[in-house]
Amino acid sequence: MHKDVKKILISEEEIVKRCEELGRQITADYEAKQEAPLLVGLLKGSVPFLAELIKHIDMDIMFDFMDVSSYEGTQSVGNIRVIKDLDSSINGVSILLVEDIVDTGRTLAEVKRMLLNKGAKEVKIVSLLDKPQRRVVDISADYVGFAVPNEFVIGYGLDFDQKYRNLPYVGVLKDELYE
Ligand SMILES: O=P(O)(O)OC[C@H]1O[C@H](OP(=O)(O)OP(=O)(O)O)[C@H](O)[C@@H]1O
Ligand code: HPA
Ligand SMILES: [Mg+2]
Repeated sequence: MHKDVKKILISEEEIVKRCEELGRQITADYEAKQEAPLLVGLLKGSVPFLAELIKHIDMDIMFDFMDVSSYEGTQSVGNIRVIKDLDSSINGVSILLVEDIVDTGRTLAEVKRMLLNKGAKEVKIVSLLDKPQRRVVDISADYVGFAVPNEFVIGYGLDFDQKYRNLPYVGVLKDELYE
């Protein structure tokens, strides 16, 4: 275990097993709708989860990435700025947004609204983690890997100060490093 980690919450084995289950469920749901989703990963946190999840979706999907950042300072909280947009038009496209965590819900609520404004036919959400105690915006993921307690988690894409994204598990950062 990394020296800065207080405890491991979810092991790599558990994550892979859950990705298999989510992949099966997503495949079945979209097969029933007779359409394949465009997976949209939000940089950078979603990358490890997206990479594992797509191995277990048994249909011809495509994926793309967006990078957004929250406005700070004078801008109202909840607005976001697009740093990297999608490569092609999403008019009429069914999107499955891929995230590492739903925390306050602000990021996903804004991105979902933005994609629907651009003409997406439907926007569903799959998130590796859900931290429901922190929610300030009324939004929930359609597919969730694991619920986590109200603690700062790192690993499997999740960072603190851009570090720890490459840990193969989800853990809790030691308090003295976070405060
Ligand atoms: O529900 P919220 O309170 O909006 O928080 C969740 C978002 O915050 C983190 O991203 P961050 O903006 O830190 O970018 P990153 O993915 O590059 O780490 C995380 O990856 C989610 O995208
Ligand atoms: O618990 C977290 N860890 C890392 N990044 C995050 N972004 C929102 N919540 C978290
Ligand atoms: Mg982050």
